[in-house]
Amino acid sequence: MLLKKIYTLVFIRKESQILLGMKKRGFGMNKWNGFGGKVEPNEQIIDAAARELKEECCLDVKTSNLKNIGHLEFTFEGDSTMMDVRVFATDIFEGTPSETEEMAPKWFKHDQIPYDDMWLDDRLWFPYMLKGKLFYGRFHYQGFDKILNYHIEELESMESFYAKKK
Ligand SMILES: CNc1ncnc2c1ncn2[C@@H]1O[C@H](COP(=O)(O)OP(=O)(O)OP(=O)(O)O)[C@@H](O)[C@H]1O
Repeated sequence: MLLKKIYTLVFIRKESQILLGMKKRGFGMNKWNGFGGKVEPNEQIIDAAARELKEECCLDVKTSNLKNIGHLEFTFEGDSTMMDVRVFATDIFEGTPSETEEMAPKWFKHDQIPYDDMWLDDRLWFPYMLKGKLFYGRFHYQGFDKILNYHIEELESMESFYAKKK
């Protein structure tokens, strides 16, 4: 039986740029990624998304401006936990990205995404996000540097995806 743990992942967009953060500690250390983390007990997923964004790069977003654009599932060989990641994006935010103890933020142009210093799965699903498509992806890893198998698909709507999932 897989134990599911819910995570958030938030991308801030500005014109043709996207904000990524260099993770300074913990899971995914030394990789660029969006901002996010675990959803706390009794916390709404969307509230966790806004909280983690604020904690990790000091930006404020209204939850009503966060759009759910994708769903990712990660499993790791020999580990019975599935990471269930809700991906959000917005171009409406307040503040200036600032470095925190967890993340160092930086804007990237769409054709300069630093895939070599990111999770291997990112280069497979970022193109959907950058084109403004909704997506579902699942990835089974061996260790952290090898994907044994994966599946990605474009979605029509997140609502119908979650309705079918139930
Ligand atoms: C395996 N391939 C992956 N590809 C892309 N993104 C991935 C990922 N695996 C995890 N992620 C994201 O990485 C963050 C980890 O969060 P993580 O630091 O563990 O959470 P949180 O801040 O709550 O932790 P602590 O407070 O340090 O315990 C979180 O956004 C999650 O969605």
